[in-house]
Amino acid sequence: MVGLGTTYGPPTTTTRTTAYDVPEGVCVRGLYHEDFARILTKDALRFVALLHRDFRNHVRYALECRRDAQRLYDEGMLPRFDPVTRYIREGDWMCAPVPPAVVDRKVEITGPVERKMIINALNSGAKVFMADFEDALSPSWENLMRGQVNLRDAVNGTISYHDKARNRVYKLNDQVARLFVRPRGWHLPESHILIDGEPATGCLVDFGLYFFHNYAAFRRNHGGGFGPFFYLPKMEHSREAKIWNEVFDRAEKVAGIERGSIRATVLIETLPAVFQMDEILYELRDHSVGLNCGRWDYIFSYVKTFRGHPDRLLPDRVQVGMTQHFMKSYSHLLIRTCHRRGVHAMGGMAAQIPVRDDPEANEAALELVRKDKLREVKAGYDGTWAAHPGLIPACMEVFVTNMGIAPNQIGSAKREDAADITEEDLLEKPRGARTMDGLRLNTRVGIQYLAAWLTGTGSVPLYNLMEDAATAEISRVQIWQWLKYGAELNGDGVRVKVSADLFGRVVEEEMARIEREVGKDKFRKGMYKEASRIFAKQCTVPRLDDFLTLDAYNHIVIHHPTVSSKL
Ligand SMILES: CC(=O)SCCNC(=O)CCNC(=O)[C@H](O)C(C)(C)COP(=O)(O)OP(=O)(O)OC[C@H]1O[C@@H](n2cnc3c(N)ncnc32)[C@H](O)[C@@H]1OP(=O)(O)O
Ligand SMILES: O=CC(=O)O
Ligand SMILES: [Mg+2]
Repeated sequence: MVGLGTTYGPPTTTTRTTAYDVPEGVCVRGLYHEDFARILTKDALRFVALLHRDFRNHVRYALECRRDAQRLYDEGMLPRFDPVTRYIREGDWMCAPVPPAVVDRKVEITGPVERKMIINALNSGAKVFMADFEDALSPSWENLMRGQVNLRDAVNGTISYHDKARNRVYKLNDQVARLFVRPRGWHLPESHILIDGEPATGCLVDFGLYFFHNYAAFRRNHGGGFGPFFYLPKMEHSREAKIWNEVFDRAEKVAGIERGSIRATVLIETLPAVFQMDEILYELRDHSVGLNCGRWDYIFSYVKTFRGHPDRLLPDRVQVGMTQHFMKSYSHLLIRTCHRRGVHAMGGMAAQIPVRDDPEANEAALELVRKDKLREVKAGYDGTWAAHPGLIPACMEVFVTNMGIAPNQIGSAKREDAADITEEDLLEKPRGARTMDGLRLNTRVGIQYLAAWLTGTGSVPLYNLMEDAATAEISRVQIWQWLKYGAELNGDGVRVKVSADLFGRVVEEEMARIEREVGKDKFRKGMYKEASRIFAKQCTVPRLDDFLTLDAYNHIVIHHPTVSSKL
């Protein structure tokens, strides 16, 4: 058996270019720390470089295809099912059987790869914990590397945390949730690691380092011989799933483990991907454990895909829920697609979180979460997401009450009725009103989220809701869309067109409100002014930026001086 700790491929000559011991052609420009050096070993970096070199052209091509497709949508074309792959949609194939370790996924908690949160999440009573390098994490070098250290310790069962302020030590319980890891999307570079002079592909760094250090212990201690397990975000087409499948094949081969050991759940969270669900499962059929309904990015993607369609303006963000026809259709078709192929259909995240010090508001939030989960379990989902440990008992109760002792509904909720869902259903225009309050809330939330992200926090509580990169994206693109097309705000009795002048005034007033709310001291020390500049620019550019985090990433890259490598 070839172990990952051994050298593979052609022999290389070492060039010591940084304090990290790197293989040929690799340069690490992130801060040196001895803990990080135990992750960024020469063999681990060689594995990441192998993946990057093998797949960089595939990734480039896939991203170019995204741009080509967007050009067509900008010209008026609508996303649709691909006639060429009809044979896949109509074929009788199945995904590989679900590994026993993850047949029951009734409630999954998610959270950034922060040390204390990892322990809390694993101990939370949820069936699964999705450790997030994506929507919930600001991808600073330190967050990413500490995240890798934390996950290695979690998989080894040695993770602990001492909260000095409370003098409390956190350790793992005997029973813990199954660990899934969500790497970044294909579009994000990792600028602190250069491979042959170019930034490494962010998700291959996340995947590669985690897989390299953990595959053996994970399979032994957690996966019952399978694993590691992943969540894959923000894909737009099955060709992107094909790349992941090949990455998994490559990793399994290098590690000398059976094909199909690695398993992944794909988030269907872009509008183009809803027309590719069968195709995505088909590409990953030997590595799949289902699809997840990533509702927040999906709403963001609806706006982005239709950025050239003034007839498809969104109402206020709070009105775009799962009961809108296009959301309901997507959600039901996802269940049918997964169950037809023998895998889990996973529900999404309700935005409510527990409200401290206000029992009435807390009960109201819990009730909204229960309602959302009830809708999901009755629709046929096999499990759902929770953003906070305090929500798990309520979510679990709804799923257990409605599913009984069955671990999932794969065989019992076929949803054949959803076979009739059409392209028109999936694209139906959202209904609702646009209001000045909606514009103000988007502005306030977008700026505060970005201020947190720039200072290293990727998920925050704002106005008693969870905000992360996906929800903040909705705020950004909605303002952009309303400004671009001079949308009329008329839902609160005031008829006013959104213009640059109006938005400028709103930004000023909402900044003053943020300062009042957070206090002068926090406001001065935080990055609210930078965030407001970046956010306002992104909302007013003539051509919509693809991702909020792509532009903002440049503000958190910190290169450390090194002797440049001989490439
Ligand atoms: C659209 C999507 O992609 S959704 C998936 C990505 N988003 C996420 O994963 C969000 C995850 N959730 C969170 O980050 C947090 O719950 C927030 C930011 C929403 C709220 O955070 P806070 O207000 O700080 O939480 P709060 O103060 O109530 O936390 C109480 C305790 O619960 C813990 N906790 C809160 N959320 C989580 C979580 N998701 N996982 C593990 N522990 C958690 C805290 O660590 C804290 O522990 P302690 O009492 O031992 O100190
Ligand atoms: O990642 C989940 C989403 O809703 O976006
Ligand atoms: Mg998402």
